Amino acid sequence: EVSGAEKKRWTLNDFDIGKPLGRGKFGHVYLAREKRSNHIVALKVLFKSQLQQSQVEHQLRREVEIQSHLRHPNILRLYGYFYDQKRVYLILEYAAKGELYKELQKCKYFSERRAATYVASLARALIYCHGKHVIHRDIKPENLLIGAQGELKIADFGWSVHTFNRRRTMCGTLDYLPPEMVESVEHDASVDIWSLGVLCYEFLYGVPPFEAKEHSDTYRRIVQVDLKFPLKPIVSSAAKDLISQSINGSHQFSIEILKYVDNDIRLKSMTKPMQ
Ligand SMILES: COCCOc1ccc2cc1OCC(=O)N(C)CCCNCc1c[nH]c3ncnc(c13)N2
Repeated sequence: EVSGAEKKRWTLNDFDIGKPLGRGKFGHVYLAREKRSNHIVALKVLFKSQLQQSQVEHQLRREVEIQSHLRHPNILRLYGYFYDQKRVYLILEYAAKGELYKELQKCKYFSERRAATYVASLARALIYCHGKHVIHRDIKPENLLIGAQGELKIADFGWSVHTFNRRRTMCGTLDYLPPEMVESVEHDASVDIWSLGVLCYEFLYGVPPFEAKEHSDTYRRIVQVDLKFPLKPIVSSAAKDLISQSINGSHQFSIEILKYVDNDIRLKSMTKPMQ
């Protein structure tokens, strides 16, 4: 267990480096094993030159500060970090089943049960974060990973902030941002609630709700909250209500989700024995 080791100064020699797990904007992620404990971790390597070029060092420092203090089963653990001449290394929990968006691409869209399970996990993680005055602001499939038991893990808190020092910075893709973000006015934890509704829609339909060819069209659809439900695949009215409530800014959203999930699972269990 590497958790008690925050005080310890890690170096690259403490790890055996394994296969690459993928490439992000600022660096690669590798499978790695801490030699003394044999603990398997993910090691994210970021190049200082690229961080300086994009002036994101302060953002990374905030990310490390925030994520290292969060302890939740649906939030990827950040055990510690170290750096050398050229690179910064993040020591992270390993999510054995990889990136959720690859899973979504593979099966086009998720069943209601699977979508409900993921969205409920996200809601619990967000309730936990908001309880600590942390908003993520960048909840999208690329930032979601799947653990060995199929559980969802939020990674990449690059855009998270403590709500008392809100920033008017713009994030990555517009698809998941609510009106107040695309208009870059002050915002609060409800941005994550909006993104949760957008994600729930994408889990069930395989595309985000305001997708459009041009950025300007996506922008307009978000600001006008131009929410339409396709006829296919068939989605329950409970799920559509949940999505509309989240996107129309109901703060009851997380409680709605947990009710929806519980009665969805109860319904299913009444119709057929649990497999
Ligand atoms: C500033 O950075 C903050 C931390 O961001 C990340 C932490 C951990 C990550 C990915 C992170 O950011 C996104 C990113 O780099 N990619 C999209 C490329 C690699 C995809 N990972 C694939 C992967 C598979 N099993 C994993 N177990 C743990 N972490 C993983 C992965 N990736």
